Amino acid sequence: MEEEELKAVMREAFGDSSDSDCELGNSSNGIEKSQSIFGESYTWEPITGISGLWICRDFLSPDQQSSLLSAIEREGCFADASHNQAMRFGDLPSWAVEVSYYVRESIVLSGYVSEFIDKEETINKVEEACLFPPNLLWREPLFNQLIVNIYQPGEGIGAHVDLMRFEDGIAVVSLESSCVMHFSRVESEVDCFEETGKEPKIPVLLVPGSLVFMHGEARYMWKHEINRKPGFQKWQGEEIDQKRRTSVTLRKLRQMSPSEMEK
Ligand SMILES: O=C(O)CCC(=O)C(=O)O
Ligand SMILES: [Fe+2]
Repeated sequence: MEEEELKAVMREAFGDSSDSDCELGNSSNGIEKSQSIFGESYTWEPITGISGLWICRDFLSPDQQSSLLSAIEREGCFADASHNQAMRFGDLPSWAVEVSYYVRESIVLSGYVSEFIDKEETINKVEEACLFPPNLLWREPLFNQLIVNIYQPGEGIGAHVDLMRFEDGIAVVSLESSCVMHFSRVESEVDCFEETGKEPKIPVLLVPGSLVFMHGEARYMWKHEINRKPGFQKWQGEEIDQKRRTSVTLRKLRQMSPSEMEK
């Protein structure tokens, strides 16, 4: 698809870039809207060995990261240091709506969406890497649940698969400190009888401003964890210098039937 056509698709989906009243997009907050919608380029990379796991390391510029942190601080949920997690369901704050726009925009502009691929050689290339399913990307709303986690140095999150009450397609924005997130396959019964032992965990470096997107196998068949205890945060042989880390996780709640809700 040509760039002009893409822009038209984006305009149809998001409206004109000047229509939005999202706080993060105000120039007083350091982000020019004209720059944010069509001026950016994003680099999405698939993580080798984990189908459906993608990272965009240049998702937010340093200025955008500061604006996002300020918007989170303005929410006031973390004034008390004992609060390190804030959740929101349903209508997301305007800054989170804007982040959702960026997520969609960055994926659409990457060209890694099956609808937008017309050349055979590109199809082969992205099929190997597992492309973004368009049904996830164009659902409305893209996300309606938000968690902000604040981790002090040494704090992390244990290995888990996100709850089934959330749909497929989960995005995590990293801010402040870099960290290594490890992925390990969900153990199946077959694994218990395997003699080869456990597969090594796959490390992924999350730099500030990066965005991780997981769907399919990465979301359902792999656990993710962040262990920030001494010795576990090594990247290329060097221990990462830990600071406070903030992450923003965006998900969509699954519609549940009345019988499921009773469980
Ligand atoms: O903090 C992160 O980067 C990940 C958070 C997470 O996995 C979750 O909230 O389910
Ligand atoms: Fe998670």
